[in-house]
Amino acid sequence: MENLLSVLKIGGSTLENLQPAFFNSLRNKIRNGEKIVIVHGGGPEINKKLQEKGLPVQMEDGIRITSPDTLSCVKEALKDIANTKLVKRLNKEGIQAAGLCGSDNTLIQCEFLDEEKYGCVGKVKKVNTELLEKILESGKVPVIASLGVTENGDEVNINADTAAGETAAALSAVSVCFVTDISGIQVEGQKADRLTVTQLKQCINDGHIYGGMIPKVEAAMKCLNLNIDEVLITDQTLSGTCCYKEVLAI
Ligand SMILES: Nc1ncnc2c1ncn2[C@@H]1O[C@H](COP(=O)(O)OP(=O)(O)O)[C@@H](O)[C@H]1O
Ligand SMILES: CC(=O)N[C@@H](CCC(=O)OP(=O)(O)O)C(=O)O
Repeated sequence: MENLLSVLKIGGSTLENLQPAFFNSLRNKIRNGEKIVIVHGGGPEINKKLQEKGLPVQMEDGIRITSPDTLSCVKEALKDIANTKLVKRLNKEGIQAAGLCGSDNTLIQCEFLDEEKYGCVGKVKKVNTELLEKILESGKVPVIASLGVTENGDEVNINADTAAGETAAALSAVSVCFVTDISGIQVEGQKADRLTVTQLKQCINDGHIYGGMIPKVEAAMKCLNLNIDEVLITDQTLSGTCCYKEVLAI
């Protein structure tokens, strides 16, 4: 049977503002036999928690520098708040969802990305696809908070775009879609409908793509290199920028 499995990443920028039409699209996809795994972020919620506790917000190319105190805020914001709210909303919208945290049940196994530079931030080594497949088989949508765990049992923070890309790669998804607060990738003030990997690299190099868009595009390029056909960076209309691998003329 054809593997109609998609990974959908929902950014923290968008979680608080999810529209009925978006859930309608999701319901239609599921009705048409598509299996969906959701990975979500929660950057603004984390920043709010840090502010409440008087801790600094430190980002480097879209990756949070994560001290142990910061990690406690990340856990509260992603696991206890964002994941719980999203699962409730999906269920209310008639989509059966199962809330998961990447650091539980060794769902997302990591090593430290660069402990000296980023602190408690994970680089994904393996995703426990068996657990996700069991949940999918039961007809539910797994909804994953982007944390991970190291071999020694240390919890780590993972950028949610990276976690989504790695999850899509591990599940051999046919498509991955990054849902964010902007209509697509902007180049010189205009939304690009389609961009090749070469153009994406160029846009990062010349500064057209910066901040939180960098991990999305890097995850997108990794997925394309692993032959995931469809990578979309979009707002809730799901009609944003399609990223693709140029086909070499023979
Ligand atoms: N070229 C670009 N096109 C569109 N957005 C960009 C670009 N470069 C940087 N960005 C920024 O990336 C943001 C989306 O990333 P982020 O705030 O991390 O969202 P999310 O929480 O959805 O992951 C946009 O709102 C925009 O400010
Ligand atoms: C290591 C790292 O950067 N982790 C991210 C996890 C949340 C996230 O990615 O949220 P968005 O999708 O809203 O950006 C962070 O701490 O912000």
